[in-house]
Formats: sequence, C-alpha cells, structure tokens
Amino acid sequence: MIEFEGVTKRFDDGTLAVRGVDLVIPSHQVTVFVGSSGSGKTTLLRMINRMVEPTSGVVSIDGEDVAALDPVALRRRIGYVMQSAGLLPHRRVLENIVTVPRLNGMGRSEATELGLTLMDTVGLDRDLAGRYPNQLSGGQQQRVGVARGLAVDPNILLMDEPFGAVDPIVRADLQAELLRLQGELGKTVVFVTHDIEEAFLLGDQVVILADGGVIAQRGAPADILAAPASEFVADFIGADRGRRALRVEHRDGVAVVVDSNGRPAGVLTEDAAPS
Ligand SMILES: Nc1ncnc2c1ncn2[C@@H]1O[C@H](COP(=O)(O)OP(=O)(O)OP(=O)(O)O)[C@@H](O)[C@H]1O
Repeated sequence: MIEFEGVTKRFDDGTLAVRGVDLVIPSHQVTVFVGSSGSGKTTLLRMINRMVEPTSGVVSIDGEDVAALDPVALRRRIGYVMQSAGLLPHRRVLENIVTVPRLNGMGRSEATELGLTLMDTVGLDRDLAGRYPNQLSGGQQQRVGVARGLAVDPNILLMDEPFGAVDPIVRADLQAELLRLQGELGKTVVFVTHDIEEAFLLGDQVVILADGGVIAQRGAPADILAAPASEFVADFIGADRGRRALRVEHRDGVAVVVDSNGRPAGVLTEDAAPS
C-alpha cells in the first residue's frame, strides 16, 4: 500500500503543484490519477519514487517513509513507464528492456533470457529484439516501455501517460493488454492520464484532480459516475459522454452500470446511488 499524508509540493519558482493530498493507494490494484493539464498528476506520481520530493507531508510504501529510503535503490525496484516510452535510442530493444537488471548486476545471458521472456509477456515478437527504437511503431515502442518497467519484477509500476502518444486503435489495444497483464501479474499500478475514459476503463480506483493539485473525488468508476461529488466532477466526467465506455442507467428503479453497447456491467449498491 502506498500512502500520501498531507502531501504538498511547492516548486522553487513558487508553483503550488500539489496541495494537502491524503490518499491511500491499495496494493495489487490499478489507481488512476486523472485531471486536466497542470493539475499535479505527474508531480504526485513522481513523489512515490522520489523523482520529486514533497515540500511537506509524508509518502510511504507499506508503512515506510520513502524519504528514509535511498532514492536510487527505490527507483531500481519500482517500475516506471513514461509517455513516448523514453527508450534509449542507441540501444537495441533487448538492451533497453534489461537496462536496470544489468545495472543491478544481472549477467548477460540471464538478462537476455529475461528480456525475451518479457517480450513474450507484453506481446512483442522476439524477432524485434535486435532493432533500435526508431525501427518500431509507436505501439511497439510503448510495449518495450512496459516490458522495461516490468524488468525488475517490481511490486509497484508507475505509468505516466504511457499510451498518450499513439493513435486510438493502438491505444485501445495497449489498454486491453494492460488489463490482461494486470489480471496475471496483480501489480500495484499507479497510472496517469488526462483521459477520463481511459481512467474509468483501467482504474479500480480513480482519483480526479482539480487545478492546484487537490483531489476533487476518488472512488471506483461506477461510484463516481453514479454520484459526482461536485459540479466540477460532473463536468469533467460528462465532457465525453457521447463515447463513454461506462454509464449509469436506471432500470426498474435500479441503478445499473452499462457499457457502450448498453450491456449491464454491474448494479450499484444503495450507498453509491445518487440521492
Ligand atoms: N520543476 C518544476 N518547476 C516548477 N513548476 C513545475 C515543475 N514541474 C511541474 N511544475 C508545475 O506544477 C504543476 C503541476 O505539474 P504536473 O506536471 O504535475 O501536472 P500534470 O497534471 O501531470 O500535467 P500534464 O497533464 O500537462 O502532464 C504545473 O503548474 C506545472 O507547471
């Protein structure tokens, strides 16, 4: 479990990126930070692996304050996948995937075996192992990025808009793949996006951030859909209603969550239904 307690981040130039965030991120689930540009999503994510230090408050992993942990060691045991994959251009696919295990001292042949296995895991043809990143499609590059994030077999996988730079069809593929992978691996995934549809599709818990890095609402997608906590949230989740993947319909007095084809995906409990 990752926990934020009273976490605030003010950058040196005075920008208040995150304000008083209290949040529990449960283990083995996908938590998605969603919000408009500049709402503090990346800053929050990066405080987990100490790429950004909080100005005040505590970030802990399984009860351990990350401020007390060595940042390099911390980053080597937390997977990190970023937008446009962030691959090293002059290293081949396989070398990119196993960069961190090699830094951690893994031998070459063991690393090769691991890299190829991870290519299988993320659905990449092993024939691509010797290519350079610019010889891959955007979707393939993102898969390499995910494989690299998994290479240290982390308990925690941080994903910062990992599918932001690919076209919608490839993006849908990658989303489905992530859900499949998560079903198998059960990592603690923290995922950043500005796309509410992606957030609702992938998140067990969705955290909606408003400008200035405050939490506007958090909860399961169905609960947020059923009972937006404020006008801001209602607007934010309603912006794309036409192509919403999940929505709430009332059938015979029961609040039912249905998918884009109108098929019921679940029934809301009394507590979650709007009053
Ligand atoms: N190193 C920095 N120095 C000063 N301000 C920063 C720094 N990094 C981020 N900020 C500011 O902090 C705020 C939050 O930024 P952050 O990158 O966390 O937002 P975000 O929600 O991830 O945005 P996006 O969706 O555009 O990536 C923004 O106003 C941003 O300009």
